[in-house]
Amino acid sequence: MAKPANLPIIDLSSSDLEHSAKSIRQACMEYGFFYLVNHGVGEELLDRVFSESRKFFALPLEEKMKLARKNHRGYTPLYAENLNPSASSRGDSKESFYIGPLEDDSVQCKLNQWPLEDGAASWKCTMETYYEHVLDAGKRLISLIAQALNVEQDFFGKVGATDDPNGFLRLLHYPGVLEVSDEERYGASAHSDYGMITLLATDGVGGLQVCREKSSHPQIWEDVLSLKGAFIVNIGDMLERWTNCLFRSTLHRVVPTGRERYSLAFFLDPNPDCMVECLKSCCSESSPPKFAPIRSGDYLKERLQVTYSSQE
Ligand SMILES: O=C(O)CCC(=O)C(=O)O
Ligand SMILES: [Fe+2]
Repeated sequence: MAKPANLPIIDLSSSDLEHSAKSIRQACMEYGFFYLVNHGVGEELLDRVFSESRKFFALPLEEKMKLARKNHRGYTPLYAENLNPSASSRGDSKESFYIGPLEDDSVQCKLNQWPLEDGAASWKCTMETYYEHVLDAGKRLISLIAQALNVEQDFFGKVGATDDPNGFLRLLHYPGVLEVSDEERYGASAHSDYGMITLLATDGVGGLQVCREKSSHPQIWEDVLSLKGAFIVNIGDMLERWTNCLFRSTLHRVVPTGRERYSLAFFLDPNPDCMVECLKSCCSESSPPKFAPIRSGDYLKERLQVTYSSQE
């Protein structure tokens, strides 16, 4: 067991916005990870999402493969994804299911894939309800993050990041017993997230670890304990880039604990057409912009291609 990470707790419902913004700034500079409480997503809804997620992953593989990942939506089987391709050619021991922006489900373009068996209507409805709730919490958090960066609260709306954002809900299942006996295999190998922020809910089973200093040798990993009712939030690479590395996109991984584990990751990423350009409030003469402006969609496409290059 690693030492537990002492992550800060941010209260999304606090009326003292100035205090919250200050705490977020500190949390994002020091850890890139924090707990988010009073976020408005009900426990009962979360329980239902976990229960529906379990039902889906319990289906036979051939049923799940009918919804195999297309357009970054649908099912990815065990060992198909490698988040750290430079370190190992082995895939991670997790299976997952991606749900993309719900507007895509309009008559013109139906990109999301949904199960078709009995109970599918309530499954879809539960996932859509959760998607909307977690997106709402994420958008409220983004306004606070803007305040923490000394820009207007609606900055990320104005630059086109959070109007029609690229939000992806990912249901994750880590089996307790590995089919392939291999000590080096991770549930999720070491990675940082690619986008803006991630809001993670877990079923309480441990395994998530963070490494605060990417370049330290040897790397020091700390356990992220679950905090009942709280989301675990982390900063992604695009926000690190936006803030000229003032905010950290922290390396994390999931180690096998011998126990089965379910989690729900919501990746809140900017609209693909949004330009990500180092914020003036994060640059100075002694700290000039480290990155050229980039279209969010182009950046993400490049990163995802590397992760999934062995299959497509
Ligand atoms: O399941 C978890 O706890 C973390 C998942 C994760 O880091 C990811 O999907 O990017
Ligand atoms: Fe991650």
